[in-house]
Amino acid sequence: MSGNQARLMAISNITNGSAMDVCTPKLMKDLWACDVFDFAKMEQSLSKNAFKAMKKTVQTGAPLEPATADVVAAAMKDWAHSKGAKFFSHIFYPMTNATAEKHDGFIITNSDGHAISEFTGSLLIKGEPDGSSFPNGSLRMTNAARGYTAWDPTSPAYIMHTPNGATLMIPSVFMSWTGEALDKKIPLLRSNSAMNKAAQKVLSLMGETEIATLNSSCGAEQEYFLVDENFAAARPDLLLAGRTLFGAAPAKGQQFDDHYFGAIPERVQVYMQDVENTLYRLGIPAKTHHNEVAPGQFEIAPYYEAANVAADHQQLLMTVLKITAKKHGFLCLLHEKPFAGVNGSGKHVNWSVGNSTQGNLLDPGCTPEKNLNFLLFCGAVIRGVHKYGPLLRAVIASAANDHRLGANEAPPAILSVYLGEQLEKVFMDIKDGNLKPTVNGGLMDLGLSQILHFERDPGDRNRTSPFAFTGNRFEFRAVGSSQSVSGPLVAMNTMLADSLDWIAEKLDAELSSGADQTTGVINVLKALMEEHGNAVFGGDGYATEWHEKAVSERGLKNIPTTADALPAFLDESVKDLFSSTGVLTPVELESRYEVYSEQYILSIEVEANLVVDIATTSIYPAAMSYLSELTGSIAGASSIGIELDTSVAKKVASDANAMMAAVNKLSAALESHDFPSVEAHMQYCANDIRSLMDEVRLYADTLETQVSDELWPLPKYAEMLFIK
Ligand SMILES: NC(=O)CC[C@H](N)C(=O)O
Repeated sequence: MSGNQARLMAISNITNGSAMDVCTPKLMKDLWACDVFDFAKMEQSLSKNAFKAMKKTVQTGAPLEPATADVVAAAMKDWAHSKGAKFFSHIFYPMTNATAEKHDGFIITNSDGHAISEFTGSLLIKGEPDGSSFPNGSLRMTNAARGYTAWDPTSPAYIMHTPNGATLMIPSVFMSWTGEALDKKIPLLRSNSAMNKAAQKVLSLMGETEIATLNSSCGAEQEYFLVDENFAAARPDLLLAGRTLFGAAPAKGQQFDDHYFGAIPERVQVYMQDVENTLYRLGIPAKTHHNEVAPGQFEIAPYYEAANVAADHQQLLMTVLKITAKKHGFLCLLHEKPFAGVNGSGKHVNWSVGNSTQGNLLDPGCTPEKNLNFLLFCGAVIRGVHKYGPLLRAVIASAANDHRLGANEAPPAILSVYLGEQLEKVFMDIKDGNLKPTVNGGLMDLGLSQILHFERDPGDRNRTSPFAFTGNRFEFRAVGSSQSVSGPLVAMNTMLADSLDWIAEKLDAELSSGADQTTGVINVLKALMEEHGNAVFGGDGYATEWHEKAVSERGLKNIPTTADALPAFLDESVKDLFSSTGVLTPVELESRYEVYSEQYILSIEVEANLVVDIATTSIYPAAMSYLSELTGSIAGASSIGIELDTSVAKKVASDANAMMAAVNKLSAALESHDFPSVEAHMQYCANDIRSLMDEVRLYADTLETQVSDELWPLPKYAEMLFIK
């Protein structure tokens, strides 16, 4: 089947299809966490002591006795068998944004050759995958392969079903034989405990006597696109790069603002409900779903959970979105910018910290100016964003996210913090040494008796900010849709730990020199705002004036590409931050830099090779077929004395030539391999390779608007975005 036939067949297949049936949903009480080995199931199957020990570990991070692990393993195995599982797997989170799993059977044979089932504490505690076959940033040589996975009891085990069986999945950490973190979970757990340690110091100085372990929480809004798989199969760029490398803008995109929150197409809603049924079984609290801004774009957002569990659940959610899409004949695109010219996809990470004794420490209450704990924690965040802005940019850096940041409703690549009117005033008043009572939002009165009045929020929302306060948490909006939330959470928890340590030191000095608590807190925050208040910005983050002012007057950094962003990992202040808090050793940090740089270079090179391939083998032949049709008609007509317009033929010929000239330049550019440093190689990809890819695309997209629709091989934007 030729390329254009595949495209036309795809349209016919889709228009003749209908939404898939999904089995009748069960009641929530039968569905919720039925595939999770949660506290309720542990309580039923463990001895009282073992259950108490497990609960303590989950809630406070206290170590677990090996004997308890044996008891838990046995109970887990029985439960997994009752769900039909014959296999188990440690699931871990290497430095790839994806998950990794190796499945082992519970089966062993006894001396009589009978199959029996075994699962001991030591099998639960430790697994052994090959450490050198995962990204490791030179921490492991090819011949030094040993790596370990180790059970994380704080994230519940669960069952994954396929039509043919079930597997017990055990969330785990992943480290090298030499003990270095090779994953995204170890630093997240460490960052939580660093934050807890520093927060305890501040809260004790604030006179709190009972302080439970503090934890960070996360609720991540996941945006995604759905494209019919018939189209996707005819787009090698979507299959291999996750985004369209070619595609002329359709006449209609998102300019009518009519897709956002619009009626959800039935086929998509059936898909969403199927996704949610699976998520509920897995104990993932999916809360919201809706159409997003771009046609073909949607969002799912879970309720917040403890950050470590939320991070594991976020990975699982991405997996479920993809697997379920296949079942429904879709390809789910998690790429940050699958289609040029319309909205990209983010994963806005809502983050807060708190505990069971002081509650949510980022909740200001009605009178934030009097809530001293809140002011200190919020101030600590402001300091963190200012001091470690480049690190926050680095942890969300990827080739894919570079296309999104600063374009179509996505936040800019300058890290500032939005507080909302009321809070910004409180912090500015503190800076000016003149703290006044605040006013709340007041009642919303539309003058319509049938519409009940309600309390308005004290501040507006600002979606142009990369880091926005949204009432009782911060929303890190710059995070990309395909990324693991762990990197951003680690950066936020660690910068908070550092700022809280700084606050504790200053506050201690204030109190020791005789200041009362309120004066002490205000003095510390005044100093903090004088040094770090420049990061606070409540205006339009998209405005060019802000981009200029942020750099020239505020001293903030505008970091447009990953090539510019990743070197922040090598910065001395970042190294100090991670080693002083115990989150990452300098060696671990450097290995991360190496891994992420390599991933950036590889993604650009893969895309560039695809550009060369698709332009040469699909687009150029289509242009030539059309040219030959045109020239044939022109010559034929001329032979009977009719002179046809030749402008289209000439334009197609010149664009096809120009495209191939750019393809040749790009191919030659890809031959360069000698670079003095990784940084130089990244800059080469960011500048030379990417601009040549853009040049090829420019001519290819113009050809799409000239060449006969019947001959065009690649499904077009309008088809992929609108036909469902
Ligand atoms: N309205 C919105 O929240 C759009 C967000 C946008 N899709 C992003 O990339 O972050």
